[in-house]
Amino acid sequence: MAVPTAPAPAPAGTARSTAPAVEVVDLQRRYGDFTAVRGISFEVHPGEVFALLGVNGAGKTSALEVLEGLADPDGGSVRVLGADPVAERARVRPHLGVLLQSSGLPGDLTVAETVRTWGRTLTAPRPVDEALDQVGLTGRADVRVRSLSGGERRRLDLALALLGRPSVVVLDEPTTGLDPESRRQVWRLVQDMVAGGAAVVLTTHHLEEAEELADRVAVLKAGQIVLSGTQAEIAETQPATIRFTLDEGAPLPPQPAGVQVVSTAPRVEWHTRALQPVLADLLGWAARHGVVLHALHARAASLEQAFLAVADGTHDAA
Ligand SMILES: Nc1ncnc2c1ncn2[C@@H]1O[C@H](COP(=O)(O)OP(=O)(O)OP(=O)(O)O)[C@@H](O)[C@H]1O
Repeated sequence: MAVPTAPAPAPAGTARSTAPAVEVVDLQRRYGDFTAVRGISFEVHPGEVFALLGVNGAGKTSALEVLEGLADPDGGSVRVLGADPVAERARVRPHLGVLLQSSGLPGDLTVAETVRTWGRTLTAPRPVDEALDQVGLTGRADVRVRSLSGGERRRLDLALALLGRPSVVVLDEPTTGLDPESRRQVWRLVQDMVAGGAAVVLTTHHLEEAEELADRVAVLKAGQIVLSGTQAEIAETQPATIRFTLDEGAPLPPQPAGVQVVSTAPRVEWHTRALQPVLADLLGWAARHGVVLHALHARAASLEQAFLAVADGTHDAA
């Protein structure tokens, strides 16, 4: 099971051997009497993507706002590059790239003017051409922001977030509203940033996005981290699936111990926490009895399965 509230020890020779770029300890966030974030802790290291997942209202944005320096914590602490993002904003801000869930850019400016204006607030901005090329907006440089499509506007938001070549990047649902090609373009951008040593904190409702990008994942529920770890660790919290279809009249394989039978012949589905030995026994049995297992499918649990189990409250019992 992977439900750590403290980070796992650093494997030698990986990004973990460096100081954390983001350090969140027992963070709490309250709105009046309501506690939206209830004591969460995590670290993100340079060269790493950390995905904070959770259903609507789980507390992701409330937590990120503290990292972004937009709100003080009501308990616990947050350090970005070793500094307090609110009290030491001037120190943190030049190195921080932030993509908010929604932005309010003036509609009258063109895309290029918007980037140029934003760049004036930064010490070492990328050239406008490079920034637009990075997000595929070169051909839209002279278009007014109000005329952009939703996806184009999102890509402009991203260009602004990355304009100062930040070493810590906070992305709140970066690809919402993007088409599949633009989404992949953003993924490549994130991967390039991380290869260059940036630390990325990401929220997303697209689990395939987290699967593609995240080195480590935490799943928030009602303001608490209920599951965290690498994708492999998270997948291991759920049983693997074996599926196959039998010919009519074929013998049914013996049911191995610990297997949960989800459906029986002709289309058999088993869930198991011992995928390899159960599969090996099944294949051995089929060979000995000359039985063909049609459409044989065997796979470890996905991040989505684990996420859904958390969402419906069954992950502890699984
Ligand atoms: N300004 C606020 N005042 C009162 N309650 C708030 C405020 N902002 C957020 N909340 C509440 O705090 C909880 C967490 O909200 P938050 O926006 O952090 O969740 P989220 O995980 O980011 O959700 P989503 O996936 O929908 O963006 C929700 O119940 C929300 O209604």
